[in-house]
Amino acid sequence: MSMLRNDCFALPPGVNWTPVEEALERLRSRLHPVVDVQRSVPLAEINGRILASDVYAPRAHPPSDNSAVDGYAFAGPLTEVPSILPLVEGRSAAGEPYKERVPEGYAIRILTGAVIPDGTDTVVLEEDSEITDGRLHLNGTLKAGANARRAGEDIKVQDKILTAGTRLNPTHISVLASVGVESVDVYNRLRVGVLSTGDEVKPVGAAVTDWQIYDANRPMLSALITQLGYELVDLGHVLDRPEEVKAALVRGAEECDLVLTSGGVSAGDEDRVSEALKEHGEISNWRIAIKPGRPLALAMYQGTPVVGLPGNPVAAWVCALRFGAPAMALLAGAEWFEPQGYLVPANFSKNKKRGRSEMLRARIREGQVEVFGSEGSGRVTGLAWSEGLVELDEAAMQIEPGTPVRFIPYGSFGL
Ligand SMILES: Nc1nc2c(c(=O)[nH]1)N[C@H]1C(S)=C(S)[C@@H](COP(=O)(O)OP(=O)(O)OC[C@H]3O[C@@H](n4cnc5c(N)ncnc54)[C@H](O)[C@@H]3O)O[C@H]1N2
Ligand code: MOO
Repeated sequence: MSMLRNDCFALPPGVNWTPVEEALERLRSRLHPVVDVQRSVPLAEINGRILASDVYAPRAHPPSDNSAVDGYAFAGPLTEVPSILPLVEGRSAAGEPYKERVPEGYAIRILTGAVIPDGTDTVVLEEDSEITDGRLHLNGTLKAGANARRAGEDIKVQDKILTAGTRLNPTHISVLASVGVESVDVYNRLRVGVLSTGDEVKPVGAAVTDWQIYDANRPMLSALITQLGYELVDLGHVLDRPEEVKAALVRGAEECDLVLTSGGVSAGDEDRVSEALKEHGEISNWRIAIKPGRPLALAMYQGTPVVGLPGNPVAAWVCALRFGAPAMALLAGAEWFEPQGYLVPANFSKNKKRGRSEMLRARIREGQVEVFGSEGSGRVTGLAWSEGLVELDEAAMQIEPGTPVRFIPYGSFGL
């Protein structure tokens, strides 16, 4: 495990308006894995974890030539039609191979998954053949090797089957199990702290008056962290008081690999998060050319990176996905990722100005992208309605129904 530099988020002098691509590139070049490796973790415990070492196959897959179908095996090719082959006694079944050699010109009963017996290499489907008087009648030609799966055709011994940095899912676990790998090295889970700030904010369940709002961000971000496979450290909610914000950040720096805060990062009088970060850490207030989510604070606080997300829930969500998710992946030992998007025709019109990227809450219906009716950054209903985001780049754009736009499903962010 190695430390991040204290000034790793500093902007070059004079820079105050950062394009999205540049902000992402800066995160990418300045972050690296900060978690330790856990050796030999059994398959039952690795789903969602990040692989720390490349894995090589100790065995081939499949381990021997075997049949892909139920039918009859013989030495191919079969060029003469019709043809008749006598059958040997016995059969080759999965788990019960035929041990002897099949004589030239003979066929043998074989079942799916069974080892192809010596003396044969080709299998005819049961449905394409007929048995009369104990002999196999064939009416079609077959290439040598038809319906047979070759030993090692999928994986050869010592092939690299998985690369360090892969976030393991059930499909990877199937590959490991297929070649008999019992355990692998994974990174410890990244510990991510989530902190809400704001005098108007109250945790769900608390008594509220008209001027107070429930804390929507902390439960949302907490769920995001666990769904991404990280360990959640709930840092609670604090008022806009310097000593409260400081105490929470100190705890965050002690217990977490990264802290996500929400609120208190714009330019207002009560923006205590920026203030606390400035006083006791190295902060860089990034004004990113993105809507929503313009104010984003990135700081190193007593050696721990802090991402100060904007308070508006939509902006907090968009920034947590667009900047937070790849940054967390990198810190956690995974590869940096650029969320994959798809060009899909729009079913809406929009006149977008030049100079800022926009991320709209979106979903696909009947092959077209629709966007939520309001772009308001406090409209949480639009978050729940959406299934992904449309990303419009900084260039100006006139979007009409049918214009291809880039739709990024939430799955592309690792959800
Ligand atoms: N003069 C400027 N004012 C603002 C700017 C700016 O650049 N200059 N940026 C605007 C943008 S864009 C956003 S986004 C917000 C971000 O401000 P903060 O991060 O300081 O957030 P707050 O002011 O604390 O809160 C904004 C908004 O979100 C609500 N909020 C906060 N926390 C939560 C929570 N946990 N759950 C639900 N809602 C929350 C809060 O009540 C406010 O309504 O600044 C703009 N202003
Ligand atoms: O980040 Mo603000 O939510 O762009 O409006």
